[in-house]
Amino acid sequence: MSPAMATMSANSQEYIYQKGVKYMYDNGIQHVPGKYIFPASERPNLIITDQKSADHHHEQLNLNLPIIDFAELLGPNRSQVLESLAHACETYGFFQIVNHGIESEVISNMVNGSKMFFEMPFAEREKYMSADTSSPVRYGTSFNQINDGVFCWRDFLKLVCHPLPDVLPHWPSSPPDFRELAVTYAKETKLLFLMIVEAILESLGVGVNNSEKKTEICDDEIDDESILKEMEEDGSQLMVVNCYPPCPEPDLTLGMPPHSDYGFLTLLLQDEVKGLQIQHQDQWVTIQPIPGSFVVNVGDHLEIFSNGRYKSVIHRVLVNSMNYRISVASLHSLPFTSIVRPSPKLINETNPRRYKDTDFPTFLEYIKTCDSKKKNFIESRKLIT
Ligand SMILES: O=C(O)CCC(=O)C(=O)O
Ligand SMILES: [Fe+2]
Repeated sequence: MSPAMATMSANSQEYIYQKGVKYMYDNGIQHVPGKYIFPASERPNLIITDQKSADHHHEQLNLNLPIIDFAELLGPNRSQVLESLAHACETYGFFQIVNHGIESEVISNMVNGSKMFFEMPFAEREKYMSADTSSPVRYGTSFNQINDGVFCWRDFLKLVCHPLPDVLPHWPSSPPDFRELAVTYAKETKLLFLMIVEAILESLGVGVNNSEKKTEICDDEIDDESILKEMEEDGSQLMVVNCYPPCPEPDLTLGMPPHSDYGFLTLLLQDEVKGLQIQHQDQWVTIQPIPGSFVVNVGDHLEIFSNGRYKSVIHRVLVNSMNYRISVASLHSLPFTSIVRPSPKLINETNPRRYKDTDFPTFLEYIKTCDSKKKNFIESRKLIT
């Protein structure tokens, strides 16, 4: 343990955790501070296989998520791939996408650039700390270090990506090439997102290629054909770089507590270190990383838009004592000013409207008043449970 850590008083402990988990790890912390200890019922179920080395292994139920081959989606087998896509969104709320066309260099640059950002001295990272949740750049620890009762073992860098010309000057200027590589990554994931949405709309039977299924819609109802255009021109995009350093007692805490993602879809890049778990058939299952792929998940907005057909599934992150883990989540949705509601084409006598309208201000109000990010937001929009 470093002398700095050894001489910490109870008060300075409080201060040190505000600097985040990377800082504590760099200073050789040996025990998880009380602030990070989750109530017993919420802790992960880890088996300690070797007490001496305290090598903790996740009690693993590994899940091979449905794999969507993007090249296939664009080829003659599109209709079969669309069926697999629909099945994945209905059953798991998640899938992995391979052959997506984003060059491996763009991906490795983003992962390495993110690692370098978190490797910078705390004083450099601290410049981006902000209590303002709408700031174009925000560095911090846990979710909301002002409100969170229990902290999670995660530091983050949030980058608002829209409108790019306005937000870009606020993004970190070091490491020197960070802005450039993050912009490239943001633009490429946005294009991929739009192509996935097009396929998702088609799989729901409401896309531009489903015009024969068109029904008459009222003026105030969402126009499914324009949703893609709205997302293309003015859609919201937020990138969250998550950093999970090794944790001395991973069985006491979580990298991220159970939550669903706000937004339409999240494209998640995880490195080769396991940690992401999703709730499937009432169990926590670990997603096996596939190098170079994206994990894509249905967010609350798509669950609402699909009138409950596609599921915004709860997920969480486990940490471990050995490996440093980095993930980059790119969260996309409708423009910030849009109202999200079920597609009128997915409402009928046998399948009535299941969700209330929602918008960003309602969500922001909701997160301000709750301690941690839980599934409850989507629950609060339900008309039928
Ligand atoms: O780090 C991960 O694997 C998941 C991150 C996540 O769920 C999020 O950023 O919303
Ligand atoms: Fe998430």
